[in-house]
Amino acid sequence: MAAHKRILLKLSGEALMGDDAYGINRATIVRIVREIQEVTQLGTEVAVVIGGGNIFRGVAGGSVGMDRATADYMGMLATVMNALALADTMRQEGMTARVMSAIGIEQVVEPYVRPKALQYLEEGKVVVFGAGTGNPFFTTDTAAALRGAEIGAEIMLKATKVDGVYTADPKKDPSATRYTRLSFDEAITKNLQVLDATAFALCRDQKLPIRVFSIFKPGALKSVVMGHDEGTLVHV
Ligand SMILES: Nc1ncnc2c1ncn2[C@@H]1O[C@H](COP(=O)(O)OP(=O)(O)OP(=O)(O)O)[C@@H](O)[C@H]1O
Ligand SMILES: O=c1ccn([C@@H]2O[C@H](COP(=O)(O)O)[C@@H](O)[C@H]2O)c(=O)[nH]1
Repeated sequence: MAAHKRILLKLSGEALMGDDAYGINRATIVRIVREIQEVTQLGTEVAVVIGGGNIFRGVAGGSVGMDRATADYMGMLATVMNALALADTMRQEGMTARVMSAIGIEQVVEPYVRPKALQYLEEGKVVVFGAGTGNPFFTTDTAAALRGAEIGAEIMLKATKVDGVYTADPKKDPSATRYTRLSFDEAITKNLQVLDATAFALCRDQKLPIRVFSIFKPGALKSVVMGHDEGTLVHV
């Protein structure tokens, strides 16, 4: 029995690489899609915001002298590529998905229109939001907070490369310890960078809880949707 009627799933772009150095690993994306399918079979409505770190990050372009806004638009286009790959894999697995883009590229995907997204969700279709917020200088974590609030998701699930929120980045500090739960204020004050501060602040203001968990742990997504105490809960 699912604990949540509607969720916003933020999927790490980098997680799609699997063991590859770049891009989309076929076996990995199929595994992730099957996990999402299991959740839809519980009756939960699923919207996805996909990152782009497996292809391009604006900050990388900025660091080699590119105009940052231009680099960010490239990053947003990278997320559209991931969204298309995800929706196509869903189609191959027998699911119905719709991609909506925050930037206008109508020959490729339909634009984000909130009532249409709500209609798709009510029809049981998975909605994949591409192009982040549509604005440079933001991230797909903030897009996930924004879309999650807009569609009335009960929770934002951040499926990422680590299994929760730690006292410091566990990839840099092996002595860091994992929180089971913590408040938004604590996450912001301690500058915990598992999500950016804008995303934390928006979720706090909209009272949208976030659960951070590992996308690499098989069955973790279903466990979270069933209300089990997986990863870290960030709450008001
Ligand atoms: N306090 C912390 N607790 C947990 N992870 C942290 C913390 N501080 C930094 N991190 C890092 O944040 C990363 C997750 O965020 P990141 O924005 O890099 O990825 P993502 O949004 O999941 O993916 P992508 O940007 O590829 O779509 C983790 O891999 C982890 O190394
Ligand atoms: O609202 C947004 C969302 C994303 N970007 C750019 O895209 C890349 C990839 O997104 P990640 O969140 O890092 O996975 C990001 O680095 C930005 O360059 C954006 O500009 N606006």
